[in-house]
Amino acid sequence: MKVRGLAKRYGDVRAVGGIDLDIRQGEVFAILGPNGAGKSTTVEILEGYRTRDAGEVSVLGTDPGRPTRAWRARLGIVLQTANDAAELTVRETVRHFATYYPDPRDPDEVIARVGLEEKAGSRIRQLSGGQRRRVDVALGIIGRPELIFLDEPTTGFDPEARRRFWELIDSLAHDGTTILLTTHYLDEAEALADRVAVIARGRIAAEGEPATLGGRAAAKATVAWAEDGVRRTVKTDEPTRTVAELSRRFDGEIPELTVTRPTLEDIYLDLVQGATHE
Ligand SMILES: Nc1ncnc2c1ncn2[C@@H]1O[C@H](COP(=O)(O)OP(=O)(O)OP(=O)(O)O)[C@@H](O)[C@H]1O
Repeated sequence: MKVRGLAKRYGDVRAVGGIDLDIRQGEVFAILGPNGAGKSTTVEILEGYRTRDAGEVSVLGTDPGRPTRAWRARLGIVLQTANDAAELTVRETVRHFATYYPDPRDPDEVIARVGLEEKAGSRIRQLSGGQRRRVDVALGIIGRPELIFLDEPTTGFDPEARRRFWELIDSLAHDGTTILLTTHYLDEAEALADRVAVIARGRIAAEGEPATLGGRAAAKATVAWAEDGVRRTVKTDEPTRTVAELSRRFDGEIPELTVTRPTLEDIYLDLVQGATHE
C-alpha cells in the first residue's frame, strides 16, 4: 500500500492534512491518534468508502477512488459499528457472508478462530457486545482477504478475548495477510504491530517500530529503589552504572529495585500533546 500527500477537508475542518504511508505485504500496521485525529477518514479513503481531495493512493495496486468488485473481494473490512442481521444465528450469518466471495474460508473454521464455537447456533441479537464484535471480525476474514482493515477491533472485548484476538491477528499475518488497524489501546499496538503511525490533527506526528518510536529506546531510564522507608528515583542515561553503584552501597540486593523506560503510552502522550500545542 502506498499513500502520498493524502488530504481531505470537511468544509472548514481539515480532517487529513497530507499523509504519506508505505505498508508492506504481510505487515501489521497500527494507526494511533486521539479522537478526531483523522484515523477513520484516512482508513475509509483507503477502503474506497470515502473520496479524497488530494494525494496519490494505491491499495493492492488499485486506486480506491475507483473501486472494482474484484478489488473489494480481496479486502476484509471490520467497521466500528456492527449492523448484522440480528435474527440470524452466528453460523447462518457467517455462511451467508461466505457466499459473497470467490474463495471463502470454511465458516465453521472461522467461527472457531474467533472463539464463538459455543455461540454458533445463537441468534446475533442474543450475543453480548464483545461477542458481536467477534462476529464482525469473523465477517472481516471469511473472504480470505489479502488485506484487512480493523477499526478499533477489540473495543468491548474482555482481556481473554483480546489475547485470543491478538493470536488470531498473529496467525493471519503469519499467513501473509496485511493488516491495518486503528486502536486506542497502546498495549494492543505494542503487542501486534510491526510498525505504528501516530496521527495528530490530520498529520503523522511519528512513525516507526513500537519499541523505538519517538526515541523511546534511547530515552532516559528511571531507576527506583527504597531507602530509609522512602522511594527514591533517578533518571539517567546510564542505568547500569547507577545500579552498580547502588549495589555497592547496599552491599548486594537493592531494596525494591525497578528500572523502567518510557512506555509506548508515555511516548504517545508526549507526541500528541506536542502536536496539539503547535
Ligand atoms: N462526515 C463528516 N462531516 C464533517 N466532518 C467530519 C466528518 N467525518 C469526520 N469529520 C471530522 O473530521 C475530523 C477527523 O475525524 P475522524 O473520524 O477521521 O477521526 P478519528 O481519528 O477516526 O477519531 P476517533 O478516534 O474518534 O474515531 C474530526 O474533526 C471530525 O469531526
